[in-house]
Amino acid sequence: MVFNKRDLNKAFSPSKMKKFGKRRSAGLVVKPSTSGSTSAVRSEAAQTNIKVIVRVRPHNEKELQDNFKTVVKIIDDRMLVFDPKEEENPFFYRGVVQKGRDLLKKQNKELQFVFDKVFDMSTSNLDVFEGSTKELITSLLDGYNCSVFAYGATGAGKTHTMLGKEGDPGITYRTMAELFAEMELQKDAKGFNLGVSYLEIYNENVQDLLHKVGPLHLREDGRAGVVVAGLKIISIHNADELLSLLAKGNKNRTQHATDANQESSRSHAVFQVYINISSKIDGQVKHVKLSMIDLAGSERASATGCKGARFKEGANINKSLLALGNCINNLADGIKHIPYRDSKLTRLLKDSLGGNCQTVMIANISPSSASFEDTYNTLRYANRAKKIKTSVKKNIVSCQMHVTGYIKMVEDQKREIETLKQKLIAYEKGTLTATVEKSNANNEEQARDLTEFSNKLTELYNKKRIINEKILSLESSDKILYCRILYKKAADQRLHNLTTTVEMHSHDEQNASGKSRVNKSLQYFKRQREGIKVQIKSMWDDLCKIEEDLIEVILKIKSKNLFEKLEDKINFLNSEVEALRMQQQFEHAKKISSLQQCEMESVSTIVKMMSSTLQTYYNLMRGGGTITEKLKQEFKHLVKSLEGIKNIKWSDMNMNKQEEDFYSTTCLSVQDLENPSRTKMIDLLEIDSEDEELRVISPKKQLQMTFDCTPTKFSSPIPATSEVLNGTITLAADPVAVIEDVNADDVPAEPKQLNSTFCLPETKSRKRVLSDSKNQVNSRTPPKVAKRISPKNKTDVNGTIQNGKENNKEVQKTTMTAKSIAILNKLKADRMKPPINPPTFNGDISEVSLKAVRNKERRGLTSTHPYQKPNLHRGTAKLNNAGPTIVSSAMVKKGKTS
Ligand SMILES: Nc1ncnc2c1ncn2[C@@H]1O[C@H](COP(=O)(O)OP(=O)(O)OP(=O)(O)O)[C@@H](O)[C@H]1O
Repeated sequence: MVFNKRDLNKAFSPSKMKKFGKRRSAGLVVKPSTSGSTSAVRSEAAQTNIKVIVRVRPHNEKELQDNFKTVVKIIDDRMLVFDPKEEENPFFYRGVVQKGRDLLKKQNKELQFVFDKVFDMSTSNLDVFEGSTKELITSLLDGYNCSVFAYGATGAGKTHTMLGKEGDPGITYRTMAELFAEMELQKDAKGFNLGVSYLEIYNENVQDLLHKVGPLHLREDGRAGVVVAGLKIISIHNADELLSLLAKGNKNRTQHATDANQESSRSHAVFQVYINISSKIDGQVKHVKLSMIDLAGSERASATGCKGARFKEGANINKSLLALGNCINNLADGIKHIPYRDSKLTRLLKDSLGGNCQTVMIANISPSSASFEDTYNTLRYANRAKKIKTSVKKNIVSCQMHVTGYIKMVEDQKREIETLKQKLIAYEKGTLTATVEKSNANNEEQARDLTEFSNKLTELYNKKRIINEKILSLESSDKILYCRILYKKAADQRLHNLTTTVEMHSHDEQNASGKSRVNKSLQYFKRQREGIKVQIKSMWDDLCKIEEDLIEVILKIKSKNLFEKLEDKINFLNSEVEALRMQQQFEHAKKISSLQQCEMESVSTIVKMMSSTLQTYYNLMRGGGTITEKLKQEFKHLVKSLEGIKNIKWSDMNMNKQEEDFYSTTCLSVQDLENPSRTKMIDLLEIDSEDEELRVISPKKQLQMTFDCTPTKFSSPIPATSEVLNGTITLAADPVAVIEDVNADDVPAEPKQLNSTFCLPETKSRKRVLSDSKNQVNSRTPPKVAKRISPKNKTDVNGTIQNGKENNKEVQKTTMTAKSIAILNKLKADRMKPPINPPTFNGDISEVSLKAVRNKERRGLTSTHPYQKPNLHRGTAKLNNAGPTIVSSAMVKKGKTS
């Protein structure tokens, strides 16, 4: 059956298009298309129109020679006008321009066509590739089948477009080159397996162009669709291999020269690419197919000039093209029945046209008026084809299709998951173990550090405590020796005073021997003191070294952020050292007190004996009549003094310089032990062998230093405030007055100097204790009730009564008795006893304790006043009160006697 042009025109007649126009869009969701066509979407598969591209080839030589007109006018890249109107030359008749057209001339069709793309004559194959098939690569690798076929009359440029020529490859090669490039980019995520086949349909026979084996048969496969049985699929790996394959296939392709084309393709060539895509991420497998078809040209028998076999070829070509036209018409019109089986070409292109495929149709046309009819038909054909919709979906292989593959994939994934799990567990274990180990190591290291630092602290503080104890013990011995020197010198002074005015040879000798003994004792004491101070210096160096080590350890502790954990321990150890110092201080005070007691008793006995002797001498002189009036007056004055002149010293009175010196040189330097420094110790231990007893080391300051036991770094059980210092003890006697009376040789001692000076505790109702010589001689407690002296009417040293207002300017200070001090020290000692918990250093508690002691004294519950003791003698009152007392320098002011 031979199809002629009329048949083709009938197949693409516009009337048919109208007839089925309404059925097209039935059941579809239609939306506007940018190409002037429409697209519809279904849930399971997207519908898309065939993409129609028109390429106009340039005029060939023949067309140029014959000066054929151009019947195609390109408006833009999407629109062209077929057979456009020409500029009409004015038609003149007898010199007059005639209206209307030239009736002798055929009227122009001026048909406007809009396509997805229009390429003009100057377009290269590369441009066509980029505007047509390049975008198919993405869809293809996404799993969509794709088809490209070139349609057109013979010699219109189909083969040129699809295969190209040497140096200017067609879109087949370019598409494949792009495909390989894209596969290379995606090879990390996907695996590709690619094969190609190349066949031709010649005279309704399917031939394998790559493997000449004879005609092949088409088979319908429910799963794969139409397949060519026996078609050889060749695997290629790059576009260059493709070129050689195409060259080989084209050699085998049936080509004959016709009047229209010297190398006219007499068959439909179908180049197909099969790609298996397997995702390396989810294991998904896709089978896709790209078909690139170079159709044989529709031809007019007259134009080709073919006869015989060529004519038969033409007839078959037209038959298949007619079948293709019919399929396209039906597809475009939405008719359900598509006559694919009318030709092998349509059977083979079934997928590409109406199936699951993205299709591009390239309509090649000649611009020449010589191919007017062919171009017109091709344009109408293309215009119809652009209305065809295809339903595209991804060609993902189902489980049923490749169960074994999936099983293998599942097995592989299981193994991989298991491996990963093992790795994860190992990693987590390793990490956790590492973390735990690290944490344990840190804890262990910290615990080790803590233990090490704790032990070191204990060791250093033990050493510090021992050295403190030794130093304080040595210092105590030194102070006692110093006191004994003072008393020896006082005895020497007394002896000197007694013998200077008495002429008695035997006494001189005795005096001389007494002086000698005193000097020997003094020398002995001094040597002992020097030995002690050498020992103290040595100890002091050790203490400084320990203190430096302690500072270093504490800095290390702080650098390792362990100070908070060891702070309690450090406080406790410090409090232990502090307690030891206070204990030592207390012991020392007791020793000093005992020494003073002995001295007072000795002086008391001397005074008693002197009184008796004086009375005897007075009576003898009086009886013998040798007594002078002056002596009488002196004796009377002395008696009067003993009877009536009282020395009272208030506790808030200032201490004189000698008193201060005594206190400062008989008390322990505990403060120096807190912050030992070599220079300080050298200063303090500097011995003036000649007049060391006169050495004054800033008395008030020294007192503060001596009795301010407040550690610099830690709180003290008794805060070193003025209140606490007020509660400390004062030596109420003035022994230095005896020693330091440098003018005693020349000036007789004033009676008031001989009288006792008492130190009384401060109370609201101050008690004035009288120094009654009679009572003192009888060793009795003064029978008289002390006369109240208002603070407002206190007397000064001259016996004048001071105005209370003036006294108000002086800060009232509290002086405690020795008993109070003992209680206080006991309280402190008791507080320091519990070693389990570090002592709570609360100044308020100490203050409460002090107040309690004071109140007790005020209520008379304590009878600790030194002058209430029965064995105290009035005449020795000065030394009687030289017991261990702690005094605040701030509160001790210049002594005021009355
Ligand atoms: N765009 C173009 N640019 C330059 N030359 C072209 C172009 N298109 C076609 N030609 C030339 O026109 C001639 C015919 O082209 P081609 O063989 O591709 O036509 P065809 O459509 O394949 O014909 P047939 O159907 O008979 O095989 C060839 O010599 C080709 O080089």
